[in-house]
Amino acid sequence: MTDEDDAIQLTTEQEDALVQDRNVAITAGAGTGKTTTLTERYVTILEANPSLTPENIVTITFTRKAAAELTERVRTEVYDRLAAEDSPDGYHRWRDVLDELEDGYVHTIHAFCTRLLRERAVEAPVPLGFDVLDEDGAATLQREIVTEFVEGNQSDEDVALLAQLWGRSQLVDVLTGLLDERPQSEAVLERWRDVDVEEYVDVLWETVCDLDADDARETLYAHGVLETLRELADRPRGGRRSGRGRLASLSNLRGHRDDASRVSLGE
Ligand SMILES: Nc1ncnc2c1ncn2[C@@H]1O[C@H](COP(=O)(O)OP(=O)(O)OP(=O)(O)O)[C@@H](O)[C@H]1O
Repeated sequence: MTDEDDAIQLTTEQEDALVQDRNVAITAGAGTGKTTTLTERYVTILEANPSLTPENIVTITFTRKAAAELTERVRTEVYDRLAAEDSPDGYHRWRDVLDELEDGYVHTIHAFCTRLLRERAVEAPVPLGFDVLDEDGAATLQREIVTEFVEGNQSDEDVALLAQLWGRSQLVDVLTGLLDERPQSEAVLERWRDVDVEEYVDVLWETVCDLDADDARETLYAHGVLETLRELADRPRGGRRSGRGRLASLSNLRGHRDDASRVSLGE
């Protein structure tokens, strides 16, 4: 079998993705040829632009494994071109590409940013000996920061209220979780910031509350839970109500919650 027999015949869609004059997004299932297409696109760019080298092409992947795989596939393609090349100029061109491939910018986003900051160490606004946090290190640091915040703000009314409600350690867990999922947390905050209690409760009925809706509604209206919620929500913006008062309201709510669960159990 010859190399030519081995060569992959790209599909029409893959060929379309090699177009050079615009950006292309390829969306396809696992194992359907995305890396193959990206490899071809990479080599086609080099082929069409003799002045470019691998250091002029930035390729970002999600994982280090994907970056290594792509570099290897490009290397194989370049070897094939080198082997098929008759002209000395062409041979030197692909030889140079091969030599520079190791210095190419095929990286994960973390590795790319790290390299950029190191290569621009003088201009970069980071200490020279900086390091990149791995996931575990980042999680530990986030928790430390949240713990420090909670401890440093124990006298804040909101912090005191939540710590009393959940316990300090669970509050740290919750805040760390929110910080970790920041875009979603901010979206939730945005969604609920100015919503009144009735709307919030309605959504709970529909999406969260597992209780029998009629029983729960009866509990809500009969036992003054709504009033308590309203009271909590209506705290004045400037002169805030004392933490103790709000805690008292929440304790009321807890009592009502117990009533509600009794209702749902038919007691
Ligand atoms: N047009 C084609 N004809 C024949 N085989 C192909 C073609 N395109 C890709 N392949 C082969 O299909 C297999 C999967 O291709 P590739 O690794 O590029 O897929 P992928 O979409 O990147 O996969 P993954 O989602 O796992 O990253 C490889 O063995 C590749 O050689």
